[in-house]
Amino acid sequence: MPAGWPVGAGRLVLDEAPSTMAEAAARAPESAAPLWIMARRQTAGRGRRGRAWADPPGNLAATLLMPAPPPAEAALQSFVAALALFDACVDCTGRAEAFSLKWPNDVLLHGRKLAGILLETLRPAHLAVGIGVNLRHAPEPDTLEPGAVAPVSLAEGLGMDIDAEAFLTPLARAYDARARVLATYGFAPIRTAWLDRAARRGEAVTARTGRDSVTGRFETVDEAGRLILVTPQGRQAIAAADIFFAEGDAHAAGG
Ligand SMILES: O=C(O)CCCC[C@@H]1SC[C@@H]2NC(=O)N[C@@H]21
Repeated sequence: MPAGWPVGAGRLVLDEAPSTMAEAAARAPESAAPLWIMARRQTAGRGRRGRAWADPPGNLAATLLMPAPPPAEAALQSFVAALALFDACVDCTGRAEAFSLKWPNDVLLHGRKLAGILLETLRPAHLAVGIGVNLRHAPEPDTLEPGAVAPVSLAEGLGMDIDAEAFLTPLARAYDARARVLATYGFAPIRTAWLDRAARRGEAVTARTGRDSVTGRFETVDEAGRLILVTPQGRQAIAAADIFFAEGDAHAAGG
């Protein structure tokens, strides 16, 4: 059973930071309890796999710094974060049907990328869960990797203007609730909830890991959080990769 989850994380809101991930790393030695660090503006935001993350004013940039769970549970926080983000989006917009999840932890709005999550282990004993949400602005498509899911902002996709600090409140609440489920019942209910919100289940997707790529039918996510693809060579379990959809597709939320 995973370790317990403390009630209520602290909150720190900065006007500007290079990156809330760097801010979390600097504050980790003196942080014994979970702490949300939000920056109204990041000047050097970073995404997964060393990519830059553009963060113009009005978007959410926040990192949850927490004492590190055991290694096997750290990766599962990625699903907790994705579900919490989904919950916060629904809480703020009332539009559950508009959102879906893309493995491992992107949130899609009408099939386009609204939000991303970056997990970093901070040695010796912390985990940083960074969350970026395109509330007001989406990056220009030509700044993205070829084949990446097209970006969208909440303002563009739903015509809603949600303040970043106002978004952080339901996000922190939802994270607490989902983390408590993981701590109490393990990964099974988190996995089920994640799969219920998954985009493109049953469809062909391509998983790229560095220079390798595997295309197969997205069957499920296993009990360790790995993506299961059915390929002509058989089932393959993928622990870490970027996922690409068939070109030109932008599906709404799917089951
Ligand atoms: O590549 C991704 O999809 C993950 C993006 C994560 C961006 C967030 S914004 C808050 C935190 N600070 C960073 O520098 N990155 C994460």
